[in-house]
Amino acid sequence: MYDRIMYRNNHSGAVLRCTCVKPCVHTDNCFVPTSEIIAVEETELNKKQRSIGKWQKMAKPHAFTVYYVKKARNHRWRCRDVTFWCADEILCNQWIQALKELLEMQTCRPKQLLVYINPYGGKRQGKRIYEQKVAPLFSLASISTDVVVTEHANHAKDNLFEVNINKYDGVVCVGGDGMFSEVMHGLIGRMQKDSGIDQNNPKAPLVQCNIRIGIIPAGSTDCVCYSTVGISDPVTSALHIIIGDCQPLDVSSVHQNNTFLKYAVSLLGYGFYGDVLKDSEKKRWMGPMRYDYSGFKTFLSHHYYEGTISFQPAKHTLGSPRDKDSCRTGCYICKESERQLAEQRKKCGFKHEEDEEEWKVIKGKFLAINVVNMCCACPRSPKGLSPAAHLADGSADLILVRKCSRFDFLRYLVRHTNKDDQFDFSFVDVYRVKSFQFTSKLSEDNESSVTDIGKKHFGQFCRDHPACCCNIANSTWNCDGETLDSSAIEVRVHCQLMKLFARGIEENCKDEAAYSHSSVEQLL
Ligand SMILES: Nc1ncnc2c1ncn2[C@@H]1O[C@H](COP(=O)(O)OP(=O)(O)OP(=O)(O)O)[C@@H](O)[C@H]1O
Ligand SMILES: CCCCCCCCCCCCC/C=C/[C@@H](O)[C@H](CO)NC(C)=O
Ligand SMILES: [Ca+2]
Repeated sequence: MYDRIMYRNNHSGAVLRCTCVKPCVHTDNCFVPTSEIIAVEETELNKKQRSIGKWQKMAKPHAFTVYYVKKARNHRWRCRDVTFWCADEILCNQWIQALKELLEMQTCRPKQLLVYINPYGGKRQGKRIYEQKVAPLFSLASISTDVVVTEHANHAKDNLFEVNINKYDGVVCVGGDGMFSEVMHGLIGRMQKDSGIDQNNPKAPLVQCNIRIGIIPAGSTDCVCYSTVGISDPVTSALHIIIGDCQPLDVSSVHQNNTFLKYAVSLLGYGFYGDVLKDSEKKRWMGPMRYDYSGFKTFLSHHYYEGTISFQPAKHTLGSPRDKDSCRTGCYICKESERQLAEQRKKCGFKHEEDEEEWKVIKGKFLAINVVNMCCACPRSPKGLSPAAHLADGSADLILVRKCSRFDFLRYLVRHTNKDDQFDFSFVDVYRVKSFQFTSKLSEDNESSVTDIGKKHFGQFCRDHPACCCNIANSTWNCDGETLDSSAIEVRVHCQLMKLFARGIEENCKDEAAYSHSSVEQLL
């Protein structure tokens, strides 16, 4: 170590630099931004360590170990360590002290977390994943935790209304999209309750939730984690939490007749994805495979649904769903929406601004109606259902898949999994929207002629087309992986209503990985 370790400030913050003449633990030359140091610890040297190499010559060598984030391929992060040796105890302690002070200055890092583990999500590995992969990292980073292993559905949500929430710097959920949704409902609901906001009012300006949520993926799809981190990997997510990343997120509220139903951050899907979810819920015992089984079954059934869609286009946002560029870390489109949001708050505070913007109306027969607040990427669909959707631009992409042949629908589905344009079909339309309403034909008919006795039994079969695939029953909404049985809903996107311990998907991950494998230098 001696003179070979130094830190300096550059444009990307303070940097720890080790330039050992002989290779230190991993590299010849490495730079670690302090924002990516996980912990610094004094190292107890054992006899064996003392008797190797040049340290033999030292009467009593001293050492400290720096644990840092190592970025690998495909957005995967790992914790690595490097040990610095020194003959001078005072110098060694000064280094430890200086580095610890630098870490203290990282005020965005959480110190106290509330953790909810769903032991039944995905392959039922939540508890093991947390205990073996995540808890040791939290403890290394000196993060204190209160851990709740849930005993039933809604345990986490209900608990969040009771706990002393101000005690925590963040809430972590270990599970899948459903578990995340539960924690999000708890936090947003608690925030509105504490601020006296009535969630049942669809026009109420909701209060932003500043307590960040961290997602440790242990579910079946893990779409929210994948779309905000770029990978579904518990260690990577734990490291994003430790270093205190922050990613704002749009949230849609779903209402029916002035009654609050749900919030959604990823997919709100009617028709195909609703039917897949409804069927898959009966097959939970199959684990993540249930989606493949139910997906195939639903594909074969080829049901379409009639209804009326109305929406307000999102004119405020700079992007379009057909853009070639995707939302990435530091996205300028999301930043612009953040700026507009701040300006609007300055102008009208938290009061609701009357929105006179036009509504567009579309009636038709649809195989799928998908409203996505984010790209909805997941391991099954690496680009997601709307690759150019933004995490925090205050809009959602409305994707309408009209009635088409089975073969065409299969072509559309296959494009979820490859690089081809999913919207380049005559039967698929996509709009960027800020609010949206849907009423199924069946509920329109029921409402317009509730007294028509003949129609009361209309739900039994389709008289006009006995052999067709038109489903005269309603579909179900798939709301972030939770079923929602409502045939008439209104949806509003709330720009950046909540925050995650994430940073969005990083650009040029491959280049970075290639660079980090360079023998000349490692950027960590
Ligand atoms: N202890 C529990 N027992 C039963 N259900 C629970 C428990 N804890 C949470 N849940 C519920 O389990 C549901 C599904 O959990 P989770 O999202 O973690 O897994 P998944 O459905 O397999 O994954 P994904 O949502 O990614 O497809 C959630 O809606 C949550 O409310
Ligand atoms: C024959 C080819 C079929 C390809 C099918 C691709 C399937 C891609 C699945 C993408 C789903 C992404 C949306 C995420 C939704 C989640 O909210 C939800 C709960 O985890 N998951 C599902 C599957 O509904
Ligand atoms: Ca969005």
